[in-house]
Amino acid sequence: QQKPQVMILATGGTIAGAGASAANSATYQAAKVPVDKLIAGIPEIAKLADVRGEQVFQIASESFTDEHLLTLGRRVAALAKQDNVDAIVITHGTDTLEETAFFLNLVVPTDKPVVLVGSMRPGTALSADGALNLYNAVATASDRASRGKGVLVVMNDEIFSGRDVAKTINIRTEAFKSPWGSLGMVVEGKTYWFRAPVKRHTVNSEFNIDSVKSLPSVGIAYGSGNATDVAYKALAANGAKAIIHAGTGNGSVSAQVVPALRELRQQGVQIIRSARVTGGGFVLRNAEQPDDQYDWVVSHDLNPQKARILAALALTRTTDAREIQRFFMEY
Ligand SMILES: NC(=O)C[C@H](N)C(=O)O
Repeated sequence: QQKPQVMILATGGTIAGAGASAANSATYQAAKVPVDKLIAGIPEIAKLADVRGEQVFQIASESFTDEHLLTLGRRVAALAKQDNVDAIVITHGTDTLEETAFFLNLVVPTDKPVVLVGSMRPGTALSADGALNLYNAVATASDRASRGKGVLVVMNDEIFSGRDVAKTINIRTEAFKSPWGSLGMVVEGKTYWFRAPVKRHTVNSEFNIDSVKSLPSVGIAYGSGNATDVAYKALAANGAKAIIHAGTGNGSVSAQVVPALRELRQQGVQIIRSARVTGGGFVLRNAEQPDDQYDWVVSHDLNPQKARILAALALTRTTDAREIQRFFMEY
């Protein structure tokens, strides 16, 4: 029986990192090791799939820009159209992995598995997690049951939806969580599924990378005690078409900030209330603030950085806040 043909697109991150000694699990340089060397270090992968590597970028993921997202999205979409590619694995830094995963989940119209993977320790460290994570990602990508579930993230033996997974701690190998749980597990090269996403994605998405030429500027400003409106005004003055309010609690907005946000909305800037809570927000429309009256949007359960991705894509289609709200409820 023919093995699945899996393309591994490498973008850098700690999974391609290298430290000075085996004791350096947290002090190292990301984005050092080329993809062919990563693959060569895991000969067991050849039993799962015929893999080919391609170095798309070699960067730490905190340096990802919208241009990187568009370039990667176009490459993934082009590969997904090829008959000789059954699935795509993307190695990625963990810092913004959740943003890239959500972006691809929205813009790549394919049923084929697309799986993102990273690591918390560089490959040079004792108990490095990258090799097993990459092996598990190829196993998940090779599984026919992974088709049609949207873009997936495999970390620490768990399979997550790229839509709602997030990095929740910056030091443990158990770093990624979704407020709604993982979709399944991957153990010894075999997947075990428990649930599937119900939100719109990939083939059912209204967004398509082929029609996204560029992304508008969307800024994020953080809510806290003693808040001021300085950051919001500065973002708008620098061309932000939408501002994600990483709000306290249920996306609440301090009384000192509300007037500026109302004013910015009147000038055409979209105001999107999200939540800075780390366990996963759940921002309700018209709770805490009268969104209908102010013509604001809520990000619902999407964290601020995921809300930035969806807001930017939404703005390529509409400037109507109600239509943007529909996107936030459906995706
Ligand atoms: N663990 C990691 O991958 C962190 C690294 N700073 C990155 O995102 O590229």
